[in-house]
Amino acid sequence: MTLCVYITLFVAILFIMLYINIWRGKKNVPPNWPIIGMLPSVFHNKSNIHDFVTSGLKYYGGTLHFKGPWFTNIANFILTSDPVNVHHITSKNFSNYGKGSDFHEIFEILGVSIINLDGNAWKQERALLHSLLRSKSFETSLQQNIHKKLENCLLPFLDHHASKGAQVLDLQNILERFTFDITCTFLFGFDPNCLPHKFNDELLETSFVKAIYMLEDMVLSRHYIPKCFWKLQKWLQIGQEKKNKAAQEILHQFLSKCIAYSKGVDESHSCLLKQLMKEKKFDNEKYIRDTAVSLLGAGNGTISSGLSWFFWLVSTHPVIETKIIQEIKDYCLANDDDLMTSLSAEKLNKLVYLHGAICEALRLYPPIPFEHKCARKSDILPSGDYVSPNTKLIYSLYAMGRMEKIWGNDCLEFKPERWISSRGGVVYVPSYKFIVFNAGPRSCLGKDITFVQMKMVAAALLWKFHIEAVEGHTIAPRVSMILRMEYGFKVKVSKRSL
Ligand code: HEM
Repeated sequence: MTLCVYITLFVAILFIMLYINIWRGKKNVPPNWPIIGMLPSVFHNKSNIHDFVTSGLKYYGGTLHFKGPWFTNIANFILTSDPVNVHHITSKNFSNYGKGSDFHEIFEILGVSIINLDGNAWKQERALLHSLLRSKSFETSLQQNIHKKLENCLLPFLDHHASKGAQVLDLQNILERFTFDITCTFLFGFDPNCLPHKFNDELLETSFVKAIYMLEDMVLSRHYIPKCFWKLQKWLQIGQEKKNKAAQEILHQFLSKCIAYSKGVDESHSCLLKQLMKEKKFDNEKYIRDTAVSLLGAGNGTISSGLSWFFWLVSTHPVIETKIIQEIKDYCLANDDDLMTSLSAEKLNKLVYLHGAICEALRLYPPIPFEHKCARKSDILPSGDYVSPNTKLIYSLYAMGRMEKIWGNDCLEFKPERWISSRGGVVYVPSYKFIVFNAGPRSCLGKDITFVQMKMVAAALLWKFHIEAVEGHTIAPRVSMILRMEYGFKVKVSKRSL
């Protein structure tokens, strides 16, 4: 009799849980199952994970306690999009939130480079990279390289295709090649010519670029696959982890060649890695290679992703496109007709509307869609949530760009005007709200050079060409560490008549 009661009770509880979970599932709230926690809904919504997380965070008022499979490293973590929490984690209680040991394992490809460091080692590395990346000479030589690559490769390449009529191009792929060449040039003093000077209609496949995508996918999947599982795969060299090893080898082979080249670069063309070796007064192969991976990751995929979303948004908002062109005409072409000679830093600073449009693209499609931290000691977040020692915290940059509480009811609209003050200047938004470049002491060191690069490419391309998104082509974010477009960005390019 008692056994019968227990069984009935157990079945009743199961049904109630099933009912609650189905009801929560309908509301886009992750159901929490016994033993496996919320993991099934992550797999079920994998293809639109960022939107799924955004609706879950909205439902819970900005902070959500994620329950993963019991007894794994992802059994419990906190997800947040609340800017007050983010301000606390990134700045006010910065010393309590490091990267943590899981981060180092997940991002093992970054080795001993800045993104993987904590404490004093990070502080020293940051000071050194800060002095190099923010120096005037670096900025000037970067601008010269972008200028050269635009004039010699990107513009002629698009011109060639535009003159052939309605050819379909993958603009995302072209921009990735462009930013990859630029980043290699400033890192190694070497242009791998992924977007070549002399081109046929077909662009050559580049195995090292493919390897980078694979490694980015790996980093994301290690966030939601329990560590014991992917470690076993790695040890047995099977499945995804086997492919990752092959990708890592391809990337390292490419980098070894680049590093060898950069060592031979003469003083007058000094590149960032050579300067770094000089400052460090050592030639540690692993440190140099890991730093190269970090800076290549930081400076390449992020900018091409930002530019791809920017061009897609502009191509689908013709009024905004017209306003950008008008602004270029008003502020960059006062005395001569050649835009390229006018793209100086001072002139670019005057393009406030373009700046707003770029900020909007980055807000809606942040190239790095989430950040991962780990608490050292217990703490209470401003939202009132308790954080126990070693708890992982993830703040979603993607969700933060789409919160009504931060951006207002029109938060999903692409609206450059949002960034322009009544006096015509750029509106200041604190970095813990406009979180794209992270906030606090660990904010991005490449923010300024990103805006310079994005503005130069955006102005040069929009001035010369009309970019039309191919009708019917699906645009969707790729589930990876960098928010690229899953199916590329298919466009038709025609010469603009002004
Ligand atoms: C659209 C372009 C970019 C975006 C959205 C972006 C975003 C970010 C974010 C979110 C972080 C924090 C990462 C973390 O702590 O885990 C970061 C850090 C960093 N970024 Fe960027 N970044 C961009 C471009 C660049 C460029 C062009 C460079 C220079 C080559 C660069 C260099 C760095 C470095 C060195 C750090 C590490 C800072 C530290 O840990 O103290 N970034 N970036």
